[in-house]
Amino acid sequence: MLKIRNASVSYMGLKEITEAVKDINLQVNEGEFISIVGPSGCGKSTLLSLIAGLIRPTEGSVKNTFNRNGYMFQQDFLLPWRNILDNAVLGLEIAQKKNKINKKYAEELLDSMGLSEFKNYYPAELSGGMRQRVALARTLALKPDLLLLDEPFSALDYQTRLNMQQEVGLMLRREKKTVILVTHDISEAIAMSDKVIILTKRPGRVIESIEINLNCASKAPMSCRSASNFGKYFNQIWGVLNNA
Ligand SMILES: Nc1ncnc2c1ncn2[C@@H]1O[C@H](COP(=O)(O)OP(=O)(O)OP(=O)(O)O)[C@@H](O)[C@H]1O
Repeated sequence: MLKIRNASVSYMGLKEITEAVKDINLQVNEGEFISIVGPSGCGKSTLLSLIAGLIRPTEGSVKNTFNRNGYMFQQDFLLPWRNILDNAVLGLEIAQKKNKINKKYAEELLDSMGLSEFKNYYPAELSGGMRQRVALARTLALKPDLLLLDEPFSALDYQTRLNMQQEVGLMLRREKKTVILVTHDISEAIAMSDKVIILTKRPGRVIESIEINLNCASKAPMSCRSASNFGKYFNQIWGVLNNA
């Protein structure tokens, strides 16, 4: 479980102090899919770094009892000189966990993402969406308990982005992962999450936390976009964001 209590982060510059986030209270339970939305520069990435333990709060506390955290970013950071399989096992290598079983699991992840035929290809030979899937396989190969996704689809074209939301959303639900997704895209947040957290402009504070219960039998992000109450959530979040 993750529990953040009254946490604030300030960056000490040479000339000034930048208050990035302020008085954040947040709890994330196992298996939950949370999205964080907010205006540009409001401290979303700072909040993820705080959760991952990469930075400490200036005030307040962060208790993260998830064993392993996995990160995925807007850029895929694949190494161009390594083929796809070697990229997918890179995290395992760095963590000194590359063995036969774990390597096989990484291969299975690539298979499940439709990349079976591309294991010997190099990143430059793949499309943006395929590269992001490799980056996700590299992250999931480490079997993280908590996944921190920092705008992972924002560099993709719109159609690829929708496809990735669907594929990644379904996979993470299947694997029952706990996920915190940072995004600028309100529709993406609604289609993928159990809860949407809205931050104010900098210093980011939690202005609203909205439980999403779409009238949608499946948890598939694409079909959930046509749920009868999707528009209601969109307008609600849009309204809060515009006053944030
Ligand atoms: N290492 C740092 N040192 C100083 N200031 C920083 C540092 N990292 C972030 N900031 C500042 O903190 C504020 C919040 O930045 P952050 O990247 O967390 O916001 P964000 O919401 O993720 O931004 P965006 O929506 O543009 O991706 C910004 O004003 C930024 O300039």
